[in-house]
Amino acid sequence: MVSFGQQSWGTDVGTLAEQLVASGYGPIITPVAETADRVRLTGAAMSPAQVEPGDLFVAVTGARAHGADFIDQVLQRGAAAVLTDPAGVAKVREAAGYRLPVIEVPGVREAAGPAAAAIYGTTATSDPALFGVTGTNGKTTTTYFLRSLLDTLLTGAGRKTGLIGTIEISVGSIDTGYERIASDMTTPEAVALHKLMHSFREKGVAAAAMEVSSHAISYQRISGLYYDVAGFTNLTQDHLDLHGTMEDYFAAKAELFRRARTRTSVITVDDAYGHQMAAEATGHVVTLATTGQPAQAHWEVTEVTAQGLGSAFTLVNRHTGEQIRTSTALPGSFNVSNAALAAVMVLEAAASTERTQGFTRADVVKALETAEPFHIQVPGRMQVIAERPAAIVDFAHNPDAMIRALGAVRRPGGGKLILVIGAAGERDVTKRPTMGAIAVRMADHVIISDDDPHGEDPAEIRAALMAGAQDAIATGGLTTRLEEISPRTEAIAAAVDAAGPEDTVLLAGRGHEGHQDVAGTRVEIDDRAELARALQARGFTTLAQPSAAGSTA
Ligand SMILES: CC(=O)N[C@H]1[C@@H](OP(=O)(O)OP(=O)(O)OC[C@H]2O[C@@H](n3ccc(=O)[nH]c3=O)[C@H](O)[C@@H]2O)O[C@H](CO)[C@@H](O)[C@@H]1O[C@H](C)C(=O)N[C@@H](C)C(=O)N[C@H](CCC(=O)O)C(=O)O
Ligand SMILES: Nc1ncnc2c1ncn2[C@@H]1O[C@H](COP(=O)(O)OP(=O)(O)OP(=O)(O)O)[C@@H](O)[C@H]1O
Repeated sequence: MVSFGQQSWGTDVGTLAEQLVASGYGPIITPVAETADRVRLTGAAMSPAQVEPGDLFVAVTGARAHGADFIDQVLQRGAAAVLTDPAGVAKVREAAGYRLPVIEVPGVREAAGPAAAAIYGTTATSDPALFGVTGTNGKTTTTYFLRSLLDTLLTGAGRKTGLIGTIEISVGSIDTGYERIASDMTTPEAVALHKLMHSFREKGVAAAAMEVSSHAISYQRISGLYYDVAGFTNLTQDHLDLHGTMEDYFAAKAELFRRARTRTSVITVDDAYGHQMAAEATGHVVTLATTGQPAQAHWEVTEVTAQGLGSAFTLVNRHTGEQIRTSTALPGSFNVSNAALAAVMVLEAAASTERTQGFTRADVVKALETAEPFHIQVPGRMQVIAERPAAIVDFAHNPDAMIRALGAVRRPGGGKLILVIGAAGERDVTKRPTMGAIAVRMADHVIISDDDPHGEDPAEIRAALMAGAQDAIATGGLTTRLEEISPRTEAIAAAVDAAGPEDTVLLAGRGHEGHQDVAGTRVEIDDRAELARALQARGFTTLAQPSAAGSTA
């Protein structure tokens, strides 16, 4: 991470170019008149459609286009200067001559974050304090838990919290409520993130929880940001379409846990990748074990007991002997892991001597023990729609999450477990047969249907899941009932038709999403609403749902 020191909002082209040279992002060329150096930059944008007057337009090249292809639009919108690579410089000069200053760098994505940080005034100590979470599963849930705990601690002080992730970007407090915008990425582009940090500062946000996807790390979206605390949940198969191998996927995640990027790393060491991550992380590293097995970790979860649909548990600090009893209302042992990670991240932040967080460690312990910060709904994550039958919507869309989610909803001595599952198109294809096999091994009745097919033929995606399922039935001698039903609304109706009051219906994979992308066409469907409708149509009682964000896709 490069820190340019504390500074106010905005800079000029010359100062920015010098800062980029000093930080090793050169060579930098601004081949226009000397006055170009004094051109004022008051913002930045990577998306041409989001350029505002006075902005630095950051033109990256990608699989679909080069940002500089859109220079006419960018000029019309009032861009003051461009940061781009040699190919971009040629395009800008061809279309716009020397009408605006151009800063040339070899790697635009690398320089984009630090450039935006300089313009918007993001430094290692500027507000908000940042809590980043990465891992294959649990990012969204853990960031909601973090936000809830931070809110409990900060609201009395009149400060706000921020949240950035798959479901929403939001700002607010328990007292004032939340201002929300739908999110179209788990982790936005670097330039958008620095703009967001600036807007958070202006709104009085003291701390923010954000999801950090492996795509974001690979595409340099977090460059120029500095995390007070970063947390690691787990690493299991997903996203091999981008990363190729698990080793590359691991290496991408590991970039977050470097001294230059993160002050304190809290690593869940429940699996081998967690141990490897803790061994490779630099800076202050804190480990957390949540399986209940002795693990030589700094913090360990013990005494997990059922509490309603969720769990109570004790966090033990193996060095000091300190014990903190807290709980989560969300079902599944994995939500104990998510809650424990959020708790330890905030406990460690409060212990930091480098930034005063506005709360003490004693405040955090009190909040954990008395304020129930993890008794919140997370949209589409183990969201209970009805109790008889148990009807649950979850976002599990990879092998490990499916195993965890199916394990969590299986009630000992309960009725049958009916599952609706699909897989997204144009994403990791290798996980499809595995997901089909897990489905028939763990549920009693499996309905294979559609997720977001994107540009792929949905029938082919279903066929890959069916092949894995049929193979597992044949080789395992299983008696699982297997059906293929499309569209998804019919699959949901069939699942509810097959359910009695003692049974469980789990809709997996789509969680909070509000529409399917079918070859570019938007098909409105929200699993939670669809499931409630199907249950009510058959005379079952559904639970009142909290009004929350989370109908996006
Ligand atoms: C694989 C990936 O992450 N690709 C991202 C990357 O694409 P890219 O480098 O190929 O760039 P590009 O799309 O050719 O665009 C280049 C430039 O032209 C501009 N452009 C491009 C096309 C156009 O029609 N109009 C336009 O203005 C773009 O704004 C950009 O400035 O940069 C683009 C511009 O920001 C992103 O839109 C694009 O995200 C794609 C759409 C995407 O779907 N990303 C997903 C996979 C992703 O990042 N997901 C993770 C979460 C994953 C998970 O955990 O499930 C996330 O953090 O959201
Ligand atoms: N700690 C965990 N370990 C394993 N599975 C989990 C964990 N937490 C949640 N899950 C499962 O993974 C699903 C996705 O959870 P969540 O949205 O919190 O994770 P995420 O990392 O944000 O996922 P994505 O990157 O796909 O948006 C949940 O619906 C649940 O089935």
